[in-house]
Amino acid sequence: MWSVKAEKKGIVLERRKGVVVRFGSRNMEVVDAETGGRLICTMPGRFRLQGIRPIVGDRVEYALSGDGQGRIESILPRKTELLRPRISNIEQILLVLSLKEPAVQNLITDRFLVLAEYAKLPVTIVVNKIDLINNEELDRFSDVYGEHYEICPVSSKNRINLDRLREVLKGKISVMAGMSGVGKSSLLNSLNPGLKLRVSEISRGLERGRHTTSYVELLQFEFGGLIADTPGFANLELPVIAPENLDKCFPEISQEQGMCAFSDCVHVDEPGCYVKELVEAGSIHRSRYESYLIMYNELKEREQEKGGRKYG
Ligand SMILES: Nc1nc2c(ncn2[C@@H]2O[C@H](COP(=O)(O)OP(=O)(O)OP(=O)(O)O)[C@@H](O)[C@H]2O)c(=O)[nH]1
Ligand SMILES: [Zn+2]
Repeated sequence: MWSVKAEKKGIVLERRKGVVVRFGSRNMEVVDAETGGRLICTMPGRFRLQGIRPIVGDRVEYALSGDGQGRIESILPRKTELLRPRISNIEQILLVLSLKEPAVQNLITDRFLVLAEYAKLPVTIVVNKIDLINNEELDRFSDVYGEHYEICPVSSKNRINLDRLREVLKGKISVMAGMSGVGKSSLLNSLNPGLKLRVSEISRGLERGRHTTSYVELLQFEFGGLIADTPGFANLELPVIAPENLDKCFPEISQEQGMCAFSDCVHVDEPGCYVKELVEAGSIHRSRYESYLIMYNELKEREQEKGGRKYG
């Protein structure tokens, strides 16, 4: 068959598709879209000339040669692009939090959610450490967030509900977000023991780009699916949102669009504000509205600092 000759010459055997999962200084590692196998790929010289720079998460077409290596031929259009970490084609955010040790802070949760909404990424809220809480505590949390976000209660320690979380992750490219200490690393390890270890063993031959400051890689779950090894939104600073557009990042407010007396109502102190009525009636949760006001004021102040220059 082809093997001896082709292996020697690196003859192209097949054109295939895959996802870039990490970079070395001169090459990159790609997971094949069909088989899930990993291989090292090089980049054609013309990419540099053409200013084409692949990033982690890119879906690529590559040519597989007889020596088991690949050569990237093209990068498929990016569906999404996250800046920190720099990663493309993320399909969802897992917002990991705990209700105890540490106790969740509503404002921080709401900031994460605004960042995810702004990035137009679906969110699953993973409530970890449910071994530490009772049903009522979980219900109280679900009452605030359950209508607009999928909630997946788990215990990484006691291995509760991990299969459901695996279903959420399966076949997708995900990134985790969440405060320090909520159990993100523990969770990755419970979902797929040895995840990080195995990955670095497999690709020891791949030289790390030593001078890259923000190094990110996608870890591959055995059950299928990729996840960034670096939490997303580590920096909770709000993006450049025009204050009057903040309501679009709160699903319970944006779904009432057009219901307020003034069409440009920002739901702060206008008369006839339907959103405020819903807050009074208890159908929009007060803590969510309070977070909205805090972030609104923050954005407003920032806008004024910029000399009233409008953006967004
Ligand atoms: N009781 C309980 N403790 C847990 C659970 N999951 C994780 N922990 C503990 O919570 C602490 C923090 O866990 P980590 O996995 O390091 O949290 P992290 O989110 O990765 O933290 P950073 O690396 O700082 O971002 C550790 O002491 C874990 O043992 C759980 O389900 N139940
Ligand atoms: Zn209003």
